Amino acid sequence: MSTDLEKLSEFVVVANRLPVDLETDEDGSKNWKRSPGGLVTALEPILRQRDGAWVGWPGVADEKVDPIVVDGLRLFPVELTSQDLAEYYEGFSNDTLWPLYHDVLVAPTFERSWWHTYVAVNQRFAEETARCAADGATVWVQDYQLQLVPAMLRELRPDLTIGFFLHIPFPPVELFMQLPWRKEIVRGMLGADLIGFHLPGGANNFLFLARKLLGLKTTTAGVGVRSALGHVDFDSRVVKVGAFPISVDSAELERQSKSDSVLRRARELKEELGNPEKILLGVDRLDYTKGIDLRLQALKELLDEDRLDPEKYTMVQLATPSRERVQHYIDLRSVIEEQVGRINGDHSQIGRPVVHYLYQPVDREELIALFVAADVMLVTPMRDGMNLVAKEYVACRGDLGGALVLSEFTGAAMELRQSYLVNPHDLDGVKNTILTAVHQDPKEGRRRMAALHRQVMTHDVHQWAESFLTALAPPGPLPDDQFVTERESNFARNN
Ligand SMILES: Nc1ncnc2c1ncn2[C@@H]1O[C@H](COP(=O)(O)OP(=O)(O)O)[C@@H](O)[C@H]1O
Ligand SMILES: O=P(O)(O)OC[C@H]1O[C@H](O[C@H]2O[C@H](CO)[C@@H](O)[C@H](O)[C@H]2O)[C@H](O)[C@@H](O)[C@@H]1O
Repeated sequence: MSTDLEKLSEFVVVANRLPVDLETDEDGSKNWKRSPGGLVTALEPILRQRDGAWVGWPGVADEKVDPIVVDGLRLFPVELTSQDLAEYYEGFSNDTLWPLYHDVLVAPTFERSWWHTYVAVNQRFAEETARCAADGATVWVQDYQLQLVPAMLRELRPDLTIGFFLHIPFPPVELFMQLPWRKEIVRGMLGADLIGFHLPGGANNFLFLARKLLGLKTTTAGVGVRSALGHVDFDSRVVKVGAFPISVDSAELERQSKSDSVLRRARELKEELGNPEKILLGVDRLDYTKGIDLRLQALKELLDEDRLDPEKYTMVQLATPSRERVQHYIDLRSVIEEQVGRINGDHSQIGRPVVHYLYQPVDREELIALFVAADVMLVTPMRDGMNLVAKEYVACRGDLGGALVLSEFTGAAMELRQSYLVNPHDLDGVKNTILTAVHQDPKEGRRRMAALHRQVMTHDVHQWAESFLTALAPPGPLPDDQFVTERESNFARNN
């Protein structure tokens, strides 16, 4: 181990995935490649800034990887066996918690053996973190895959300051109560000193649950955005609860979007697409929460009804492969590919498909060029914790061009109020809004984009991390009378 890796870390990020995945190329050589998803996009610049360590899974099963420095980042890999992958990651994380927390868009599976593996893997993450954190270090645990880690880590290392952030929605109590292991999960999260959510709604759901499910005393005043924290009295400690909407590295994205190479590539892309009057763009992990099928259905109907001219408009849909062995994802891929095939079969001409569909990640510069080239960005999830794609698009549109169609059911919709907001359950509404965005008056478009751009430039990922970590810093004690039990809270409401 290099001396850099022997040094204990003052700041540790713990997430299911490392920011890079270990991949084996065709010639057998091993390479680290950027891993998918918004969590990694957001946290990588934060870790660089703070010279911290990252504990996570290297993206392949049954591979023991020693601690390593990759591209300047100190990484501490946690091994997952094939069985862990099937039961902890694909099973409990992505076939139980993911659908349960995303409004039960598909039915969650409650499988006892998956739960046991989830517990065991969380323990392994806690142990690896306990090994690499310096005395009194700050540890920031991420997301639904690791909800038990805060309590496990506190048990191993009471000297640490522990933050926990949930990147997906925290569901209303009626849904959460379905979970057979609901008390264990809430107690696991309460091992943290600060529990963060994207939105006040998630934080308030959690406080309500702490009172109702565990009978704990909590504050009852509504949690604000980056302000007015809630508090839970737990195990002789005060656990803080807050809302911190995540964002992107806005200045860096804007800088790249204005570079000569990106501007040149954006022009080339337009030409390669046959110089359509307007380009519509979708960029997502292939996930049933993202509403990719919904937007394709909207496009199909608009074309079938002659409300969109296929000679003038082209859509590009990028879909990053995700959770490819989970059945709902396998099914969704077939649905989407059939939709693309049908639209192109019915409406394209030779050499000019209406929908250009790529089932693969593209590199960062190509993605930014696509954002710059796209006239209408379609972000239509049925439910999404935040959705960084929407914010990336806006950050790249310092030219004030383009239009953002955004689902009300994303976390981003709370801040990006000047976008063309849609209810993804209302297909006619989505179709009409797409047409409005396609035909927007350029002056109105610039007005909207200026407001959106200002919002994203002034609320970036650095501010997100800063506000969370400032709130995590040790507090003074709270006066006792601010805490109430669920019984006292009901009594106060009814009198
Ligand atoms: N096909 C793709 N190629 C490259 N990057 C992608 C692709 N699809 C998504 N991304 C990136 O992955 C991240 C997705 O984050 P987000 O929208 O928050 O959703 P999630 O984390 O649920 O996937 C963004 O940074 C986005 O740019
Ligand atoms: O690791 P995967 O299973 O491949 O999934 C990728 C990530 O998806 C989820 O992202 C969430 O975090 C984003 C940033 O906060 C947020 O914008 C988005 O709405 C969420 O869906 C997941 O929560 C991450 O843990 C995964 O790494």
